Amino acid sequence: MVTTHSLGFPRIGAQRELKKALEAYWAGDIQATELEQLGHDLRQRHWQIQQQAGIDLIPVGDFAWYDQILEWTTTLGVVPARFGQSASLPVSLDTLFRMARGRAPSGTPAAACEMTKWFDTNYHYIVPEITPEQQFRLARESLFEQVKEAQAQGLSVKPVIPGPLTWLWLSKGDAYTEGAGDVRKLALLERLLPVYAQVLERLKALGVEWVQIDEPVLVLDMPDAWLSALKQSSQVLADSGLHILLATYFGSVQEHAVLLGQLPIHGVHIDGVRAPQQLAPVADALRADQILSVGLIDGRNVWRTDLDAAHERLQSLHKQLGERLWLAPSCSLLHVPVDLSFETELDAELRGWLSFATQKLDELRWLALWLGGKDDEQTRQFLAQQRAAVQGRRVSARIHREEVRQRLLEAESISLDRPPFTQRIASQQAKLKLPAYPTTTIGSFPQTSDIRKARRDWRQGSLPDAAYEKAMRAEIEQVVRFQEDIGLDVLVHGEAERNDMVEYFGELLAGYAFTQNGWVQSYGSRCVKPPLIFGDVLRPVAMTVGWSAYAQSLTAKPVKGMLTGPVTMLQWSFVRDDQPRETTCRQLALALRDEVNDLEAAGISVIQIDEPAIREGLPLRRADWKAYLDWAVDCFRLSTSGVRDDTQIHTHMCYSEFNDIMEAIAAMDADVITIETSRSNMELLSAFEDFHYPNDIGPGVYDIHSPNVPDVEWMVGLMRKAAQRLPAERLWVNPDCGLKTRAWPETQAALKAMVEAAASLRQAT
Ligand SMILES: CN1c2c(nc(N)[nH]c2=O)NC[C@@H]1CNc1ccc(C(=O)N[C@@H](CCC(=O)N[C@@H](CCC(=O)N[C@@H](CCC(=O)O)C(=O)O)C(=O)O)C(=O)O)cc1
Ligand SMILES: N[C@@H](CCS)C(=O)O
Ligand SMILES: [Zn+2]
Repeated sequence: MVTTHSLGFPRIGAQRELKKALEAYWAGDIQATELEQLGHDLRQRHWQIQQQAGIDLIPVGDFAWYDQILEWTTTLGVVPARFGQSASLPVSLDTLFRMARGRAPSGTPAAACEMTKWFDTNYHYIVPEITPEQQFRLARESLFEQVKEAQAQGLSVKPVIPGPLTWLWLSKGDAYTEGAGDVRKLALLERLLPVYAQVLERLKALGVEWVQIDEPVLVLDMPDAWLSALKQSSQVLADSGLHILLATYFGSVQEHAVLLGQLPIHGVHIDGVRAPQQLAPVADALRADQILSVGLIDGRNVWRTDLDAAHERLQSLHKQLGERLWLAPSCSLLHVPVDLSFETELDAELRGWLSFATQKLDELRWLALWLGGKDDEQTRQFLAQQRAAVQGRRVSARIHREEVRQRLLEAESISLDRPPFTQRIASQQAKLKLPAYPTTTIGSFPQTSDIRKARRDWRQGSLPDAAYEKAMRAEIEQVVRFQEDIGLDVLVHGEAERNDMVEYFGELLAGYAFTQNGWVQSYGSRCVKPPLIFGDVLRPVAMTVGWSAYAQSLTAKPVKGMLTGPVTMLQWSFVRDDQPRETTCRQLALALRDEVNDLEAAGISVIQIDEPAIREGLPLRRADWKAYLDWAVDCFRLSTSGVRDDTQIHTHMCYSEFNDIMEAIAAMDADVITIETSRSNMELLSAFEDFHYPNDIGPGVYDIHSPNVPDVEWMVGLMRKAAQRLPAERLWVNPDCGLKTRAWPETQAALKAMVEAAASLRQAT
């Protein structure tokens, strides 16, 4: 027999039940008890799905009201002083929500904690804030309550906890100026580890046997001091007497194989999809009393697993390890949709190529049974079906397009260079005549329920095309008039017609498919439905020209055309795994290049190509950065290099630390970059300053994730800070990101205040 387990299951619900309940609670429409009940029901349902799939050890602790790191941060009692948390009381759900969003139904609003990307995924976690004096205490009981809940359902539970090194690595504090790996953070371990010990003791008392300690930081470039700390923390964890499974994912831990075999832990999980080369060396290095859990079912993508290939890879390991070999998905299933059975509109062929969280657990079970020697009719039937689907995809005529291949070849001779920035900005300024500190927004305006309802009715066929178009045009007109009224300089059309900045384009491009219900949590209650790139990408029709040209026809001010860049399209889609990501990205870049050129021809003189995911796509190991950045930058330039000098190219980035990729950002050579900086108090600008970034920059002056309206003086102060770091004549004034998640009242107030801030800055110069 081969033991199976899962590292985590999506918590949002197949129909986004958690999202809906959270938003209803925040809006005051339901009480906390109703929300708690929904959470309870969802957990039960998800455990049941896993149990029915035959998974041996069911994860508990992967549920989170907002984010799993925030759950753990509050469990450790780490609450920044501004939230007024008493050192002796438990941390309440509303305090957790205030940390995440700045406000909750009860408690005083305060600045939300920073949010950033979870490794190289499109999931965002809430950054723990720590100080050198940080105290830790067990401040929430939810993990233990959930273990009891699961046990009451008769399940074999395996609690899942962020490891001490990962939690510390991801945390931030003013004192830790050296970034994530700042070794001074390790001094906190002495106070942190006793709380881990306390948690494990409580779990042991509940009869738990195995605990999964997530240490994905081990796949990063880990300094030695942190590896020594791993020895220290493993000892404390093992002293609990529980079986510790150290879980790693998203990369390789091969270089730590010997160390892993020396630690007093009882097992290691490794990602066999991202880093199959590590299987043998890690297996060889483990002791005879350690298990090896291998993830060969991809937790980051939606294609059906080639079980023949997986089985072949595992056979020798199984011979070597016997029952010490466990199987699991490669990482938590948080990053894939819940259940393919809701996809009733996908054509049968395409649907047959896919596997969502629920189906992945089935794959896991059959793989384990097959490996364990089961050879009955049912197993054979499942494997035959699986084989046919995988093979069918491989040979399908829908994947390759000769015209795309040809175009890629021709694209090799396209120049990626534009004339120098100084020359371009002069011609742009002559045309646009913008004031100092020009104001703009990042693109989207509030996606009201009226807009979403209109789109739903249109999709369901109850709203005709013409009526939908009319409704969207009315929305665009309102957005344009509002921006003119308050005196913004470069306007946008507001992106009302977009369900999402990636999915919208995916729906219009050939080679893409999209789901009805393939929701994946992005942060908190916010979800995305990543489209699927299954074949060569081609742009059959213009995607945005009609909307942008209409907006421009309403005003004499410049309206920015708004596109999602090739790297972000790639990063936020489920991508084909039968060709290099780079090739798919070049196909996307060519489609976008056509759109950029068409926008220019339609009279749009400012075009923004958003690349918020360029940093997220950075490989986790430094050694792999250059190759990625080279093609990522090339793709951006391929999209943009076809325009005239006086057409101004903007780009936008958010949720990222930029220090690491300044050279690449500069090489993208956008005329203007707007970036998220306000939550970090302009800290992120230091990278641009140190690099002497030459082109225009709009550092975001207010956080769009919070409904709190920013103060004029505060924004002026932020811009003054920016002007100390960068030449004032290069600066723009804009929010951190798009406004789609905001409501109109706060949007109006915030943008008016922002325009006022710009006016005050201009007066002072
Ligand atoms: C900028 N960000 C994005 C990321 N990834 C993306 N793929 N897209 C992004 O924009 N990653 C980084 C950040 C993360 N930020 C966000 C911000 C906001 C959202 C978000 O608001 N998501 C929406 C879903 C968006 C969507 O697809 N909307 C559809 C369907 C809407 C819907 O639920 N319709 C209802 C009817 C509604 C009604 O009647 O009121 C229905 O069909 O039942 C649409 O607009 O058509 C969310 O709600 O979570 C995500 C990431
Ligand atoms: N243009 C997009 C960028 C989000 S990162 C928006 O405004 O929503
Ligand atoms: Zn953004």
